[in-house]
Amino acid sequence: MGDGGSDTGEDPMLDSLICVAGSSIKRSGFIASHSSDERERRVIFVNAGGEELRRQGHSEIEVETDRFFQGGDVLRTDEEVADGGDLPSIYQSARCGNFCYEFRDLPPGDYSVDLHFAEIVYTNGPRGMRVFNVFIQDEKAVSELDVYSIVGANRALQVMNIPVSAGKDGVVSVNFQGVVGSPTVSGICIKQGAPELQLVSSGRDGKSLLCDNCFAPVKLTAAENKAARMSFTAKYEREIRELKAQCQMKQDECYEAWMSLTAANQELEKVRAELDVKFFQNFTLGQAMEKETEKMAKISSKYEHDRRLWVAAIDELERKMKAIKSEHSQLSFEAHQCANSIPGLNQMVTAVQSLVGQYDDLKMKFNEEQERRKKLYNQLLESKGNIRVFCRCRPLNMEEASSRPQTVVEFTDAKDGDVFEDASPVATSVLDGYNVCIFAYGQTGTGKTFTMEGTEQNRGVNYRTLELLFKIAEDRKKTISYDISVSVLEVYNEQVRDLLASSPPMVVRLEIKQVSEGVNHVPGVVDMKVENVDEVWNILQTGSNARAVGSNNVNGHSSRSHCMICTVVRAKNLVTGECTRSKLWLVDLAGSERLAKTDVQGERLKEAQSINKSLSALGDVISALATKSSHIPYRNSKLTHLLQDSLGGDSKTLMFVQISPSEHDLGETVSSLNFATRVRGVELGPAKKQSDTTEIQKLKLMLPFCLCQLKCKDDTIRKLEENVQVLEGKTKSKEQFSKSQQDKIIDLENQVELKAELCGHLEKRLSHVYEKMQRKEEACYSFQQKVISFIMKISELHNPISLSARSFEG
Ligand SMILES: Nc1ncnc2c1ncn2[C@@H]1O[C@H](COP(=O)(O)OP(=O)(O)OP(=O)(O)O)[C@@H](O)[C@H]1O
Repeated sequence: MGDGGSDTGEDPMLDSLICVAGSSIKRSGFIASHSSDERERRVIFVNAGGEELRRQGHSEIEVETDRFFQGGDVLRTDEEVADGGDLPSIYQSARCGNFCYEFRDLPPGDYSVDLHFAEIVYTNGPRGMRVFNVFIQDEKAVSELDVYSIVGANRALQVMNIPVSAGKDGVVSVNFQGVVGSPTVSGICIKQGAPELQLVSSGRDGKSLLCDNCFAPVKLTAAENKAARMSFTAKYEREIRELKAQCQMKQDECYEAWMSLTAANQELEKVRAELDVKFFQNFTLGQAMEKETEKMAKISSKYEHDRRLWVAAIDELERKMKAIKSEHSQLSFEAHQCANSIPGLNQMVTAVQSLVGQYDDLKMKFNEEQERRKKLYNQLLESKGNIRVFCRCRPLNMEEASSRPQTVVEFTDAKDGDVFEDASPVATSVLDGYNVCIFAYGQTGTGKTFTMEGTEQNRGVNYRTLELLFKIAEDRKKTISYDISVSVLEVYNEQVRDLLASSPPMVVRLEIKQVSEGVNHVPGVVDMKVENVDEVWNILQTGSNARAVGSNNVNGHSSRSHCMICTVVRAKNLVTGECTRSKLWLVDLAGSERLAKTDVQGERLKEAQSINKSLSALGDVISALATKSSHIPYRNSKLTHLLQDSLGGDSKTLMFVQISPSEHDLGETVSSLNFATRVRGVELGPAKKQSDTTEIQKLKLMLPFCLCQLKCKDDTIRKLEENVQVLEGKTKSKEQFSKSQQDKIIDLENQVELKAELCGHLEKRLSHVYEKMQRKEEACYSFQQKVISFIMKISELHNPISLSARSFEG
């Protein structure tokens, strides 16, 4: 919508007289049409800012009071408004400021809106420019309307036939938006039906031109029209050139802006990279600081801990020193007191010392006497022979007795006394440190097991011997301490088995190893320490139950192995400190019998052969001992090998030769007695005490170590004193170190602060750069928009269809 302009110049008139299609401008007041059509079309006419108006003679014009508005102020004047038309008084009031109109309950359909404006400037209106937009149903209908510039002060203006449609809600809204200042409205007229759109028509006579929309007369000659058109074209060409130049300029500006944006981006990248580096440095610094802090904390805590320890140690030492000093002074005081209070103290001390001497003397004599007793006892045994042989004859068994056989054995000095009575002195020699071997030999079924094991009611040599050992050990416990341990072995088919092993004896096969000259040992054998005779009985029972037994036609429960109980006695003389380690072997040999007599085969034959072989080896050893042979064949059987250190040489041996009284067994009895005779003929040398040198050896070995330890302790004490001094020095140096570390941490903290500050600066700088960039981008964008709008404008101007939609006024 343009202004009316003046009639004097061509260009201003031609430039401005362009009406928007569908609406028109009328620079005068309201002239009522007398056609009934116009009356029918009108729906509402509002006197904006004023009262209801009726005019005589124009009853069809009913101008309602101002009641459809929202917001705004009222302007009013009594001055006459020029070109007021039929209703000049509607131009004497106006609504101005920020306001809108809303018409309701209209039947749905097309309408056209007329807006009446009057510039009441001279009288009452606000001064200054007022340019505003008009929106109908929220769509811009009139753009930047400046009423004053079109009609001047105190004159009326109509904007007519603005098309609008009312929907089902029957609402038509009219809004005003001030561009400069605020709008003023004097009246609003709503008419039914869409406005008739008419294109501009030019007069055929070339004298006049009428705008069908705004009805403004345009009077131009053909030449003027042509000149106007040419001028108009020239003007637009000029404008296009200017626009092109502007476009070029904007492009240059855009390019420059783009270049500067790129530079800014590069700078930004640099700053970012720098910031990253700073961040990384900061992070590394932070980590280093954390580490240093951790280290420092550790050092501090260690230092604190050490310091506390040393303070406590020094306190403790001081306390002890004080206590020792006070004890020392107390003792000195007491000593002086004692010395003063007892005049005969020295005599008493001398007497006590002499008593102690006497006691030591007596103790020595007692030991000597004990030794002498042992020697005499031993000599007594030796006088009886270190190999002693006892013959025992069993009674006739029931079978023999029933068949009435003759008893072929007569005993001249026979006595039914206890067998153990004579055997016991030999057995108990083991407690004095002598190796002893007691074995039962004889034909099968002659009572070897009966002699050695016995029964629960009639205990055998094994149990009784050990019972006696514990009794004697108990009697001697004030002077000698004993450790007694028992192992039970059997030699079966020339294999050594452990009868106390938890696994079956068949599984574990033992070997005999030589420990030293003539002393053997069975590695891996169970060696059970026993404290009392009950434990002994349990062990003996366990061994007996595990023993290999079989049946032959002589003995229904014949022992098919040699059962060997080895009792090791470790003694320590508590007075002299002398230690001994001695062995007592209690052996129940397997029965000797002639193979033809026993009539055995297969496994039993093999057993019998093994038994005979080992008994024969025992015989050979006995013979070699009897003839004082230089070589004693102990190793010919497992039995003799095991008994090596307790059979012959410096040991004591006792043999029970078991015989049968039966005539049937005469041959065997003679054979057994011959063997016994051979054994009886063996002369053994004097028995030798078995010293246990293990402890001495150990002590000897330990002596240099102890001396060394003593020396070390002296050195340690000296070193500790030195250490105290060194530690004090260290403590000082640690304090200094800790101080330097603290300084370092403060330095680091300062550095971190500086870095943080630097980071802050950099961030600020970065945000500035961002802002700058944004501004440049916005400028660039607005340049682009402008360029685009220019180009659009140019292209619209060149478009003939678009041109045909324009109208000229003037
Ligand atoms: N002095 C004795 N008084 C009573 N009975 C005895 C005596 N000696 C042995 N007997 C009995 O003789 C039988 C055989 O004895 P034992 O089993 O001890 O003989 P052994 O020599 O060990 O036989 P083997 O060599 O076959 O093992 C047993 O029943 C046992 O009770």
